Amino acid sequence: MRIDIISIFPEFFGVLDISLLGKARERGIIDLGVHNLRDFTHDRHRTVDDTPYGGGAGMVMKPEPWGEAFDQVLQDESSVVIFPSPAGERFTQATARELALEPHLVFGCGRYEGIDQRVIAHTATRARVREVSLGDYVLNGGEVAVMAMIEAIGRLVPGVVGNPESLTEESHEDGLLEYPSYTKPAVWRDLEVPPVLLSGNHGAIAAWRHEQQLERTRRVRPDLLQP
Ligand SMILES: Nc1ccccc1-c1cnco1
Repeated sequence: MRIDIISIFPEFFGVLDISLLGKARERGIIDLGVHNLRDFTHDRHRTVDDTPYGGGAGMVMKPEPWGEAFDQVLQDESSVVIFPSPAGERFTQATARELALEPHLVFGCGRYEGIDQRVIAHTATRARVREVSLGDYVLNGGEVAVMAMIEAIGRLVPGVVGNPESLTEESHEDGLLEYPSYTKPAVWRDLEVPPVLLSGNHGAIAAWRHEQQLERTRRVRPDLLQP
């Protein structure tokens, strides 16, 4: 998989050189390119935004630099371009699973006031475009959202996580929240590990864990149980 990121804060993504994703890049499983949108401007001030037509507060990102950035990054029609946006479809584990199967993802990091809408429209003529929201809250830009999405997607790319088994028993993988986990010592500050987990009875343990998933989901995220 190749991932390209276009942002006015490319230094934001230095952290992708370490941890799981860093290793995946070293092993050639994921190839990452980070591009500074200002490198696609031609004025002395490297201007990327301007006042909104129709008035209103804040600034809107100009279309020209984005058009030139995508000219460079989009090689063919196989890419998916993801624009993080508070007005986007909700990013879920299902979204992450879908995108983990794609050969080329391009993330366009806009600022809150947004990117000139013609950029989204024009990009859709030469790639699949998805505007995606992490949740109903306001960020100053798309960079933090892209970091979270790349982590959620990257760990699902075959070969990135050592033990694929560990990907199956997680929150949201089966539509339920995950069961509580415990490790040694068996008693800590007078708090005991649930005895069933020490019983060695794998059937009883599996049943207890599923019941814990249902109870936790009912309590914390009843919306996940709606048909
Ligand atoms: N608020 C934002 C501003 C700019 C780019 C993305 C977002 C966003 C994404 N998910 C929630 O918010």
